[in-house]
Amino acid sequence: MAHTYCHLGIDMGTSGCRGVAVSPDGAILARHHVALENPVRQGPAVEQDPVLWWNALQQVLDELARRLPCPPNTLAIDGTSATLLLTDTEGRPLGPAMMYNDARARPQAHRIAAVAPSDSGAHGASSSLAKLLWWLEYHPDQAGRAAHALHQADWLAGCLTGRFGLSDENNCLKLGFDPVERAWPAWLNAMDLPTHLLPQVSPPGTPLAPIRPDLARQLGLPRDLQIIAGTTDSIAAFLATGADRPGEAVTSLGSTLAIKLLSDHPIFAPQYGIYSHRLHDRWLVGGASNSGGAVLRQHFTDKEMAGMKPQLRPEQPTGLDYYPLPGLGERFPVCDPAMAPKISPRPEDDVIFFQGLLEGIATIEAQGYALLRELGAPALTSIRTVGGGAGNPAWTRIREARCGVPMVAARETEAAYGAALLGVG
Ligand SMILES: Nc1ncnc2c1ncn2[C@@H]1O[C@H](COP(=O)(O)OP(=O)(O)O)[C@@H](O)[C@H]1O
Ligand SMILES: O=C(CO)[C@H](O)[C@H](O)COP(=O)(O)O
Repeated sequence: MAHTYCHLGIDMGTSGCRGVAVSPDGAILARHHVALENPVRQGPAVEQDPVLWWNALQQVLDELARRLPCPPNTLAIDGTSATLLLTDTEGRPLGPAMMYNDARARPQAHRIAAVAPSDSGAHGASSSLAKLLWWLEYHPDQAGRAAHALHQADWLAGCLTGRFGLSDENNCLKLGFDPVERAWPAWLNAMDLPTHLLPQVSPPGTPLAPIRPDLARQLGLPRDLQIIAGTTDSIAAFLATGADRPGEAVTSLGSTLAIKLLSDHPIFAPQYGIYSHRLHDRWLVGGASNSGGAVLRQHFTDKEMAGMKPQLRPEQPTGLDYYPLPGLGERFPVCDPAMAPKISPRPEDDVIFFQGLLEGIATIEAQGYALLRELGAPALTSIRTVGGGAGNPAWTRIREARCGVPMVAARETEAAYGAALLGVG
């Protein structure tokens, strides 16, 4: 069927930038992917040059524009949650971005814990608020030039519109935004924070501004293309799956393991790394573990994993009681920045070791859902899965046995698709 317009969604992920064009009835019209260099890790610091994101985004848009059968009228971006950068008034970065898993801000997390109420999403060393406080403390010479504290998705939307300092309710949760009151809370004043750095916040999908005319020309996009408020990566992935009833959940099995359960009320329990994102008038309750595919890649290549998949024996548990983590520190369902991985003893057989790791990650997922239920979340009815781990059927069976609910096929699994749906309304 011919369409008169479409919607663009961009997912700026950990390992690449994906773009999707979607028709008003949800059909995928075009997609493109550009890989990103890995972030630079030095001890607890994990940084990336935001110019890499901007270049990748332009490449994706340039390619999509060539392939579109009809003009796009909205564009939404999702980005990794709690990846933060500081810019000047013109949106120029004041250094590299601090990535979602940068772990330098532990002392700042203690300062937040002393002031923030337990229902804030800003708890923990990985929150964007902890990173902002860390940055201000370690860059006193630059603090005077800082005009905006922005997440990955906020900054990229600003590059497209030329208007910086705008964000959405989901990205700002971990910067301290109160999604219940829909306002920056008064307790932030006690954090000795220049509050002018905080973005102006809108619900995901709100029109922000049209694309810059020069960029529209350069990229072959319409001048009236509206850039709309985006969201975080795992919320965009949730939207993509089609889950839409309380009790339905989505597990993201990418580099990390994130779980989200649709609920009619929010739950916050920072002692377990549990928080809730507002999505219109409902809530996505859950948390993000540091466990996930990144640990698997420390031991095996994707090719090796693909080769071992048929040899996995989900019905014969290994008995290995692992807690796989890529390094020190866990966020959810145990919130302990010093927690050590447990992946020994390592059996001689690689397939058994691989299965032990998959079982360990599945146990973390099951513990996460059980904890949500204990804290008053709706009973879990089904799980949809997104991310690289979704393509391993033996792992799906292991997870189904541990979580005790059916694993349901997702409508789509790409976060970029979910971001595009924000424009469909
Ligand atoms: N056969 C497999 N079984 C389980 N996990 C896999 C397999 N192949 C790849 N993965 C995992 O998928 C992850 C990549 O998924 P992806 O959704 O692209 O991650 P992200 O966008 O978060 O970087 C890798 O960390 C890898 O360990
Ligand atoms: O490890 C991640 C990188 O972004 C997770 O996807 C993220 O922490 C989940 O966050 P949110 O619930 O805010 O989307």
